[in-house]
Amino acid sequence: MGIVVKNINKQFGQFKALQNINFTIKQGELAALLGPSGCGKTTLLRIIAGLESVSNGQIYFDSNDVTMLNAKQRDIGFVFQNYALFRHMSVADNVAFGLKMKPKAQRDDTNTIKARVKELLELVKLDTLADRYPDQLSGGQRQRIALARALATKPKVLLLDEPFSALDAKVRKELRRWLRDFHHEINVTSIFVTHDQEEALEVADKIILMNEGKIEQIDTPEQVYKQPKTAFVAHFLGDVNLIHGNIDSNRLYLGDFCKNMQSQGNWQDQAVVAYVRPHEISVSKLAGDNSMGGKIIRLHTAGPTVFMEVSLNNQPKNIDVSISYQDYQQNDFLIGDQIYLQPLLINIFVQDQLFEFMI
Ligand SMILES: Nc1ncnc2c1ncn2[C@@H]1O[C@H](COP(=O)(O)OP(=O)(O)OP(=O)(O)O)[C@@H](O)[C@H]1O
Repeated sequence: MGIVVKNINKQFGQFKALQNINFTIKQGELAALLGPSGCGKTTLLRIIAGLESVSNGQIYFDSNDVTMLNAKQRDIGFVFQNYALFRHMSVADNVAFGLKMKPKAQRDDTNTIKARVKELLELVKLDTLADRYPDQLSGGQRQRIALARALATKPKVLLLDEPFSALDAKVRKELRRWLRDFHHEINVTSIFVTHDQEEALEVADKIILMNEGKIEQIDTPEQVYKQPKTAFVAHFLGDVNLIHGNIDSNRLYLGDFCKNMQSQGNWQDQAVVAYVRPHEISVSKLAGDNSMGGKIIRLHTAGPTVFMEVSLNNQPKNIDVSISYQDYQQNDFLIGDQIYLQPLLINIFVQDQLFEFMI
């Protein structure tokens, strides 16, 4: 089932929570609605679910306009952050709940329901826990059962609202990998809401990045990360340094670093801010022809990566640089060392248009 969201607007009184939202999700795709708190993700998910009305616009499931249908009529499975399982029911009874609540005429017989529950518990790899109660499960197990329960009635669309946010970091990581594989197996068109960029980048086929009720960018995880369309996206997706510089006669200057930009068109002389990710900077103790001088202010290792805080000459703020542990050992970097940096990939936004430079 494909989903089309067409010109959706939502107002709460005078407040515009969603403005002109348009996108398409293909059958079997796993899309992430990503954005900071309050940007409208949950409101949009609830509108797609039929739990919230629109001010104007339409929602289509395939070619059917479902805008006026309620949640029940839309045939959707939900998993919420706190979608508490029924505590007094066993795992198997929780999963069977939706099947048993169907009107009598549509309800399967007891044996068919039992078989479906078994199949679902095998699917989420928790078939050995069928007789346990929710209080006897870990948080991660509970969310997998919630997913099995959501899928019991074979919904055409699966909606997940911050499904892992109540779990600790390690379990979250495991579960999101699991969800990715699991989704490939079940192939149900799914949308999940998250404010965690790492989660969206790792799990989704498509990212819909929102800010203040509007869409900033819709692309694959790789594209939104490597080719952010706006300064907001560059900021929001992972750590990024802002390096102040200027353009002068078609040359970009970032301190001592200089890059001819004639091939990118004619530039007006102007002050610019370059966006450079910490791992897209090479570091040396030797001055290059075209490198920015600086000093190591702080150093710390985290497994295979070493993080440096560097005070760059003539820059108002320190920048972050990350290098491999091997690089760090070979160069024997120490706090206080004079170093020379060269950016490897620079993004500049001029009136919110991206210009990308690989060095
Ligand atoms: N029923 C309501 N009445 C008035 N304003 C609302 C209502 N529901 C949501 N809002 C406002 O709409 C905006 C979007 O809320 P929403 O819950 O969709 O954001 P979100 O991106 O999901 O945020 P979070 O990540 O914090 O859950 C917020 O400013 C919120 O205060």
